[in-house]
Order: sequence, then C-alpha cells, then structure tokens
Amino acid sequence: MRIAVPNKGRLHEPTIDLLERAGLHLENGADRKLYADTVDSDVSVLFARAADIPEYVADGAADMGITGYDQIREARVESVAELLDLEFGSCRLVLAAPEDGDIETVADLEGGTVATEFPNITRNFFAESGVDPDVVEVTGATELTPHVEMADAIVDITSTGTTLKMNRLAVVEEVLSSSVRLFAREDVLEEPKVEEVRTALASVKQAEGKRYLMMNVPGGRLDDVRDVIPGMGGPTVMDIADEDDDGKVAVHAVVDEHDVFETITEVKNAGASDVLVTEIERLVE
Ligand SMILES: Nc1ncnc2c1ncn2[C@@H]1O[C@H](COP(=O)(O)OP(=O)(O)OP(=O)(O)O)[C@@H](O)[C@H]1O
Ligand SMILES: O=P(O)(O)OC[C@H]1O[C@H](OP(=O)(O)OP(=O)(O)O)[C@H](O)[C@@H]1O
Ligand SMILES: [Mg+2]
Repeated sequence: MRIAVPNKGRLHEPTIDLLERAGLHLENGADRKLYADTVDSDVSVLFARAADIPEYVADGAADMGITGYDQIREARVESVAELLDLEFGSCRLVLAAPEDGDIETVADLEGGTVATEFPNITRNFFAESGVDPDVVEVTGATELTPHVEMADAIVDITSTGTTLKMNRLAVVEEVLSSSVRLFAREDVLEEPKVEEVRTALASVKQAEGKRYLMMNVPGGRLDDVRDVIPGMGGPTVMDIADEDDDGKVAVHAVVDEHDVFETITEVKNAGASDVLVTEIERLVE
C-alpha cells in the first residue's frame, strides 16, 4: 500500500505529523529522499508535489493520497474516492477583482480575462455560471495580474485574506472551499489496509480536542460526580483495591477540552479527589 503525500510546502509538516500520530512512523526516510517505508511493512510513503498527488493515485503509482481538495478537483482525476477530511490546510478558492475597479459580479466578467493557477476549476465555475471569460493560466503570484492589465480578475487561494488585501483585491464570489483530504483509487477501496489507514487517521482526528479525566470518588458521592461529567457516554467506574476500603471508586471519562476547566471544579465540589487530565493520542469509536 503506497500513500503519496506532499514533499514540501505548507502541507508537508502537518501531514508527516499526522501520520506519526496515527502510528505510521516513517523509516529510512531522508530529507531529499522521495520515498520512505513505515513501521508497517505493508505501507510505504511517496513524497510528491501537492498538485501531482491526485495523478499519482489515479495512475496507480500510489494507492492512497493526502493533498488539498482543490488539487483533487483541479486534477480532474477519475476513479478516486475521498475517504476522510483531515481538516487542516483549510482555504478558499475565490474570484477576486481590484477593489476600486468595476468588476462586482461574476457576470461582469463576460468577455473579460481571468488569471488563475486553477484553470480547470475556473472554467467549470464560469461554465456553471453561464459566463464566458478568457482564462489565463499562471503558476503563482496571481494577485499581480489585474494590476498589469494581464487580467480583469483572478481565481486564487485565500486563507487569511492578507495577500488579497495587500494587493487591493476584493472577493467577488467564493468558488470552492478546500481542506486536506485522504483519498484512494476506487479499485483498492476493498483492501483491508485502506480501511486500517483511514481508521488510524480518523482516530487521531477524533481524539483532537478531547481530554481523558481520571479521579477517585467516595462510593457515596458517585451519583453527584456522575451528574457533573459532560460529554460522550457515561464515565467508566472501577473499584479500587484500597486497603482502608472506604468504598472509593475510580472514575474515568472523556471530555471536550473546552469543558475540562469547569468539569474539574465541579467534580472536586462533588467530592472527587486525585483528578488527573491527559491528552488522548487516538480515539477509535
Ligand atoms: N494560503 C494558502 N496558500 C496556498 N495553498 C494553501 C493555503 N492554505 C492552504 N493551502 C493548501 O495548500 C496547497 C498548496 O500546497 P503547495 O505545497 O502546493 O503550495 P505551498 O504550500 O504554497 O508551497 P509553495 O510555496 O511551493 O507554493 C493548496 O492547494 C491548498 O490545498
Ligand atoms: O490568504 P493568504 O493567507 O494571504 O494566503 C493566500 C496566498 O497564499 C498562497 O501563496 P503562497 O504563499 O503559497 O505563495 P505562492 O503563490 O508562491 O504559492 C496563495 O497563492 C495566495 O497568494
Ligand atoms: Mg503556494
């Protein structure tokens, strides 16, 4: 099972970090090497440009891929299926035009020119809007084109909006919202290893934002403590091998990280002691 992942750029580090947290530790990789084994002898990793990864998977050079949804759409590959939204690398593809210009709607681009790194997505967007501009492909620094009469507007990526603002461009319409996705070729979907990889990555995402609480509770206060623990399912209650046998039990629960501060106060007030909080590496539901 080969997984193609971004070899550089903003997606590289978070993707490697996610694989490591999912237990797919890379082995005998090296900085300039473009492939690595993992601790699972059946899984190896190929490093490729984010834009090329959909093609690597569609052509069979890799079985699974991790890259931006915008890249998957732009590559227009057939026979791949999305398995998981990895919820990082979020951005939007937007139609933008000079803020002091006269382009205010999509229709204003009829017969105009649009510059973009994403010609396929752009042509599809305008075709669906019934508007027919010239689409000029550039490979970066797209925001310059309206200021040098190369284009009337652009379709480009924005996440913080800084580059658009610094180049005095205003959003006319959102074309697509994107985040990094795990996907696979359709003819490998039934392979158990594909589901194993998907489950491992999903369990890391599921654990994000969750904390594991452990505490000791006198037997007579269990209901009071149980009543103030929020979140998934009920707490786990275990007897304690306790020499002074005062009926104490151990209570464990998974709570959302935003609830931890308040929950600790409330369980202490309800009689809990020795409260421990830990992060969760993976949560397989
Ligand atoms: N602000 C952003 N700009 C560009 N890409 C972004 C941004 N936010 C998220 N992304 C995602 O990252 C992908 C681009 O990754 P890629 O490695 O190709 O470019 P990069 O990280 O900007 O590196 P490079 O400097 O080589 O362009 C986009 O297709 C999109 O999915
Ligand atoms: O909304 P923002 O946070 O400003 O991000 C959007 C900018 O980021 C990307 O450029 P990048 O920095 O990747 O340079 P590049 O165009 O050379 O890829 C993208 O091409 C936009 O220009
Ligand atoms: Mg870039």
